[in-house]
Amino acid sequence: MNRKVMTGELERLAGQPFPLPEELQAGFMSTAMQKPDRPVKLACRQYWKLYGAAAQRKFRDAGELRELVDSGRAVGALQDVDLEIGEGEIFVVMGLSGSGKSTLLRCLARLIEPSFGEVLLDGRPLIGLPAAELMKVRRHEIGMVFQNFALLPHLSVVDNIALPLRIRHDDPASIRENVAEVIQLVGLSGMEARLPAQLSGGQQQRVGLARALAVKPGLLFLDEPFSALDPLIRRELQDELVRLQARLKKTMVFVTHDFSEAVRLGDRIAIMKDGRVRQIGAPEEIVTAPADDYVRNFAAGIDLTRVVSCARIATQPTRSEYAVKVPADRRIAEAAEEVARAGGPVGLVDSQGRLVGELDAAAILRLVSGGLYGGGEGAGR
Ligand SMILES: Nc1ncnc2c1ncn2[C@@H]1O[C@H](COP(=O)(O)OP(=O)(O)OP(=O)(O)O)[C@@H](O)[C@H]1O
Repeated sequence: MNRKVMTGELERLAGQPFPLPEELQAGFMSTAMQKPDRPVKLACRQYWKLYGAAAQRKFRDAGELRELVDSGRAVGALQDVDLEIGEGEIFVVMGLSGSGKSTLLRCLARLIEPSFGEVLLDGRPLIGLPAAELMKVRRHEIGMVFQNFALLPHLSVVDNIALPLRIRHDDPASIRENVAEVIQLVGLSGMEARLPAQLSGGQQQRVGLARALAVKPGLLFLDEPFSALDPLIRRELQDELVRLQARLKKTMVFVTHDFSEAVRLGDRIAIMKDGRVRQIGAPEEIVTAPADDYVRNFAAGIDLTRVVSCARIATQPTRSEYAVKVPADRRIAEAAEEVARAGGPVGLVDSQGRLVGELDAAAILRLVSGGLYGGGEGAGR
């Protein structure tokens, strides 16, 4: 969708023309495949993974793979995926079971061979890299966190975390220092000598996270890391990850089938179905401008006020001065009380303090009651 269409949608929502300033519009730029707003850390192009006997060969072009999938002779676990993941972003891959999330993560991490296509880490192609080189990349530049924690049961917390560092022959002093640092970072101090069986699920996953971070990777792959945990602990670890990320600014590829988790964590989210990426966008973009009904269905069940910004449901200013002003990019949930207390419309201001719109309690109520897709048929689908 281009900017013109997007502005059209705002008009429909607000009931009147509302030309947002450039920098605010940029946040809403809706393309089905939004690009990162920063340098690219990891990218894949024309990425395919087929399963089945007929797929066990080299392919010359993508047409051959398409033909195998279309004729039902192979399962298209990944089909023609193009992605660019930005430096320091949490990039969430989300979709229902069987949509290809794990296959994508495993192909990107080079744990399994894709059938076709290329993957670039810091601009360097990883396909065709000699095995020893690839091993080096995996040991020094990539960290992995798995759903089942993948801890060795007979090793203590310290030894589990130190394992990848020992495998790559780091010197003992730096291992000690490194392990102590990550143990403190993930809040496991005092538990150094425990075995995995003496830890709760949440604590075990903290060990998994610490082990991945100890490698000091530029890139972290997390495959449903919190899915085995109960909801409260899961929430706690989500918050922990956000806290860690604010400090560490790693590039993370995070797989989940839980849309609310995707929205909470993702700088951008890729929504997958049948091995294909249906949409890539920031959480606000995904919920306010879903590319299709499959994506829209995910957005239907979440609390929009925590995702949608004030600017998104604003109308044009009707006066030049407002007693109460609110940053236009603030989430509705964070601004709602102030708007309610104002007793009338509040002014929305951009980062320069310029007036860019108006918001009142009625607009918030409309969002909460009718969702973004209007009332009546199809609402909240
Ligand atoms: N080793 C395999 N052999 C054959 N087919 C496979 C294999 N691994 C995955 N598939 C198929 O590839 C498709 C994508 O699977 P994948 O595990 O990537 O999905 P997913 O989105 O991660 O699912 P889940 O959330 O259930 O883990 C599915 O149709 C699956 O059945």
